[in-house]
Amino acid sequence: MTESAPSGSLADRISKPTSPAAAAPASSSWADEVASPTGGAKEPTGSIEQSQVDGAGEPSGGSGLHDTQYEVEVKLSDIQGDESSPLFSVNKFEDLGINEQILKGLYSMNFKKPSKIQEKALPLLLRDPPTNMIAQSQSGTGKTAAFVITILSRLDYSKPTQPQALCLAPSRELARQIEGVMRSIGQFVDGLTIQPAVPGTVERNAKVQAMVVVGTPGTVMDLIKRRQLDASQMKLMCLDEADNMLDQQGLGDQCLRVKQMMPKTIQILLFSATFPEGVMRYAEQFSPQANQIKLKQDELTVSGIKQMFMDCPSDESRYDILAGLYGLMTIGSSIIFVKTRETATRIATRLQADGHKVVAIHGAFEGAERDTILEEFRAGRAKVLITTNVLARGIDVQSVSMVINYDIPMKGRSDSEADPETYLHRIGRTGRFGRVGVSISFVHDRHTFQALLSIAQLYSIDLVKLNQDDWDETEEVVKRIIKSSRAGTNFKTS
Ligand SMILES: Nc1ncnc2c1ncn2[C@@H]1O[C@H](COP(=O)(O)OP(=O)(O)OP(=O)(O)O)[C@@H](O)[C@H]1O
Repeated sequence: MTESAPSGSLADRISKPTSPAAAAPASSSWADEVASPTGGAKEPTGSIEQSQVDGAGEPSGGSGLHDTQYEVEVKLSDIQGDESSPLFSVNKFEDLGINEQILKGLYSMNFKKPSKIQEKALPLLLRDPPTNMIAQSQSGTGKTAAFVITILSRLDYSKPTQPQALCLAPSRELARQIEGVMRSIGQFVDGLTIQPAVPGTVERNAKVQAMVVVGTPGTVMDLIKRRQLDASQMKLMCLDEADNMLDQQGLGDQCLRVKQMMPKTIQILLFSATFPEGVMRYAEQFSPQANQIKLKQDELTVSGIKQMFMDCPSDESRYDILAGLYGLMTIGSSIIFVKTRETATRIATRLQADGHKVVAIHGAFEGAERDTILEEFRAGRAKVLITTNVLARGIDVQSVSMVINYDIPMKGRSDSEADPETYLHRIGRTGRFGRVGVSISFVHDRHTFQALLSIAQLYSIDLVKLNQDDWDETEEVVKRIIKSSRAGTNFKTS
């Protein structure tokens, strides 16, 4: 990207708030400078915190299962009736060949109709002989239920202690969430046994004696190696967030080793909202002759998420702007993403000292502590969560109405380029299954601004510019969107 964007390109894609009152005033800002041909060429301040970056490894210790969530109800009949929506389907769950007991579970969760990915994938997934699948669908569109229904449909219920299906996820929180979804969808399935396999859940020397194992790759690999988990009769292996699982150095290697310990005939399912090209090639080797459901690059974002960016005058100003947004963040629930554990702790401590109620989760916390904090957040007792990439993927908390990228997601330790996949997954923590949400990405120098522009360009996103010089109007715009997202919703606490 050049410093001066040609007209008709990205600079144009970035739109001002729709309300005339909310239009950002002309000010000397990074966005203005980069977008304007006469813009200055200041060096970015480049505050790169290199240590303790989360999102790659496996957390350790503890256990816990979420069971409550403060929910937002939406009129799904309206949303699922829109043909262009990823939630639209022509079929009913009954038409997809799903067993009665599973259907009962789906209906008790208030799933009335399948989403597009469920409707498209399930007939292929349930067909005999079993065929591999690589499936892509936007964040929050119901991929979990698609593979959970498949797993529940393929089990031999006369062997309750024999591991038959394995589901792997990149974080303990996501693995435990999937386990929870499986227990809910499978609540009427007689004899179903599920065991989590994340650090702290399986005692040393104890055997895993359940039909379905849901875990993180390192723990599962260790359990198989130590012969605590018998993989000899596994029929199905599913990787959620598959691009992340196959791409990352550590996890990719672990997933491959786990696969090599499975029977050759195993059905392999790979699910994610993103499959960058390089990873897709590897995915095709990992899951050979797979049926594929793919999205085009410009179909990846969910229209319900209003994406904005805040033009911060300096690195240091970001904190004050964040603190200023606090009132908006507590209208629903919010997640603030930062790059490092240190930043998460520092901001949390500062916000708390300033009288704000926030919680933080990152890889330095013990597993059990992480479970407890996430549970506080799910239940709505804590409204603002500060975290790293460790929770960027998969976490489903329907009440999240705002996501803040305090740090723009960047690739690698050198922060040299934007990480568009992580951006999509992070903002996808809001706008779940037809709900509306807001994302605000903070830019504070040329480097971060250009990184965000490259993401906007890649996914054809119309980013709305917010300006801290016009604070009242900014608040007005964001509030209006969050409020309108709540207009058709009904918050309830369970
Ligand atoms: N058919 C359905 N009807 C109503 N709600 C559904 C249906 N399928 C899934 N949901 C709900 O939609 C939400 C998002 O589903 P899920 O977590 O599976 O999304 P996902 O596609 O895996 O997203 P991500 O890519 O972020 O992991 C969940 O709260 C789930 O309960």
